[in-house]
Amino acid sequence: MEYVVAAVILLVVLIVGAVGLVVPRMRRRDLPPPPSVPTVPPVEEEIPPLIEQPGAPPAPVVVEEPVVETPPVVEEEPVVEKPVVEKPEPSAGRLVRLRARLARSQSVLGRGLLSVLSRDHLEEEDWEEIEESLISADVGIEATQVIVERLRERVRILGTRTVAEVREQLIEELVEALEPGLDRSLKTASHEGRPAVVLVVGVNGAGKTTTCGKIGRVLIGDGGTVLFGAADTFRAAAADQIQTWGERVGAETVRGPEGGDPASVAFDAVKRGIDTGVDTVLIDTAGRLQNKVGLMDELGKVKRVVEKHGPVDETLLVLDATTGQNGLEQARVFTEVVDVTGVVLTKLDGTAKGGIVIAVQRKLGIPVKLVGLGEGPDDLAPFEPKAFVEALVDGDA
Ligand SMILES: Nc1nc2c(ncn2[C@@H]2O[C@H](COP(=O)(O)OP(=O)(O)OP(=O)(O)O)[C@@H](O)[C@H]2O)c(=O)[nH]1
Repeated sequence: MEYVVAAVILLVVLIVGAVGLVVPRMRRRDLPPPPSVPTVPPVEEEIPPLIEQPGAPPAPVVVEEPVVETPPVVEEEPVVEKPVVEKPEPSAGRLVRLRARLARSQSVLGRGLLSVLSRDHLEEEDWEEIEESLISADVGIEATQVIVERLRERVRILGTRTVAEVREQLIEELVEALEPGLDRSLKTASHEGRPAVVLVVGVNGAGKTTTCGKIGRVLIGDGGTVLFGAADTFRAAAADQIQTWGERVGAETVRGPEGGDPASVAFDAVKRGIDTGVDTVLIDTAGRLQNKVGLMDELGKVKRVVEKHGPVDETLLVLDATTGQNGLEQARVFTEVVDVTGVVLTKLDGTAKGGIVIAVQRKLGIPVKLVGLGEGPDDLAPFEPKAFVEALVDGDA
């Protein structure tokens, strides 16, 4: 019996041992193959030949990776705002461009006169009507009589007239009354090492300071350089005003303390103009003067002091066209005090009395050199008699 038990145990041990050997082998056969480790083929570097051989296989295309450049860090500069300097338009042809501004005078002097003159028969009352039109347009009695007399003579001699002929005759007579031969050029060119000096005078409110600024723009627009002298020290705002005009066109302004000596400002302005080499020094003076003696004292002193640097080249009298014949009386005082070389007639856009140009020249014996036709910075035009009269007679045609 003991032998039987021993034999059974031995048999069991043998069976377990045999099973232990066979099962792992079978399991190994069921498993998926282990992942293969990729093998990197050796890289054969192809170096393209520098010079391609004819018939040789094409060199492999080498695609270059784009080089991404990182932008350099730029440090931002603080933005300093520079004032915008304007370049005014040249003055040539301005009167023609601004002709529509004469609309109020056009209806009286242009359309009014032409309609009477082109009637079939001109009777005495027609001529009276023509006279009235001219006088109400501020041409002045004397000039009106001359113009009417000459027109009557022409009509008498020529007899029949067409509207075109009448228009032509009217234009010729009005131009003649404006003395087209007068020298209207502005003396603003510099001399050897010294700028031209222009004094701007006139009663306050005539548009003196504004005109001074506008003249500066005319000169700069025509290619010159300018310096302003703010010698109207009575009104602080006048100096600010002229300085603003200057800043807009990049021109310097010399100014003094409020209520200071105008002559000293004028002197300093010319000196500064000599030092900086500008072409023209424009001096705005005060008009707020109570009587002729005061005016004479002040303007006389300004002129004397400025002339220590050299003679004044141009003295422009600014007149408000809307003040008509009254303005003319005030203007006369200035002509007695200083040697006025030219008239600037302002605000012609605001009056129906464009004929004042004729009266001013006749009464003062001084040429109108510039006319103001609006409040805009470039609404100042060199005066041309023919273009002016044509604008009046033909309107905005
Ligand atoms: N419509 C019109 N207005 C003008 C013209 N010229 C000047 N003015 C206006 O007239 C006003 C007076 O001008 P200013 O230049 O201040 O006069 P001013 O003579 O210098 O006066 P004071 O400095 O007080 O002596 C302003 O409002 C101008 O804009 C012009 O041709 N036409």
